[in-house]
Amino acid sequence: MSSPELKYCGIHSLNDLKLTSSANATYLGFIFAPSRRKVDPSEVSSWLKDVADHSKKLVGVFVNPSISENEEVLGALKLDVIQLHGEETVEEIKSVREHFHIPIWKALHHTPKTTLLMEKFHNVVDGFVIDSRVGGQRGGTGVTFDWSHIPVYLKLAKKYQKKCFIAGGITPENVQHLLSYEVTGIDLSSGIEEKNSKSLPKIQQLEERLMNHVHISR
Ligand SMILES: O=C(O)c1ccccc1NCC(=O)[C@H](O)[C@H](O)COP(=O)(O)O
Repeated sequence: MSSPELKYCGIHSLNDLKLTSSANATYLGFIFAPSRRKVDPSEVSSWLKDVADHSKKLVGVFVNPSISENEEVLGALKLDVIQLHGEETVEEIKSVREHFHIPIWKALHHTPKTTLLMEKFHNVVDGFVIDSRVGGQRGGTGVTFDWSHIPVYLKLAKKYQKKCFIAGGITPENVQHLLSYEVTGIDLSSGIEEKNSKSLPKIQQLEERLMNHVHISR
């Protein structure tokens, strides 16, 4: 089994960026939507100048953005991926694709309709993030969904040759259980935080568990 791709999301300070830049995630996510983790693109751009390692891929997380909102962020920051975490339509996603020509991931909340939505969006996106929704909170909830549905999501993503990240409430404590589903991507935010900031001990604990799992299963 190969190691899943890793995304650390909700980076919202220079210190968060320093900790996650020197860790093992491929992707770092920034929230440009209402959230306690919301960041300003020009501030992120200035933090990036302060970190030694610029090799991470940057993901911008948006909720129902207008093209001008996307433009404002992409004008200040070179993003590698746009993650759409709201109720964007197929037409809106197509329009974002046509404007920006970078990969688009659609976040879908785990509900009885998620697989139908994967069918609906697969032609216009490059990947899916399957996440939990708690009340009005669209992401960063720290709450897991029922993981017994993961195999169905992975199968569908594989059929359409799309990336598939599992998100929502993943922690160093439960990641080994998650790995038993042979997930292809892991996206987490709250699980590597302490007092609302990214935590080095939690990142280290998570990555040790990921490494041990890959080692054991060879
Ligand atoms: O993280 C947020 O605050 C957020 C707010 C609005 C939309 C999306 C948001 N996060 C998106 C992510 O990709 C998170 O990593 C994902 O929801 C998992 O979060 P967590 O349950 O805290 O690990």
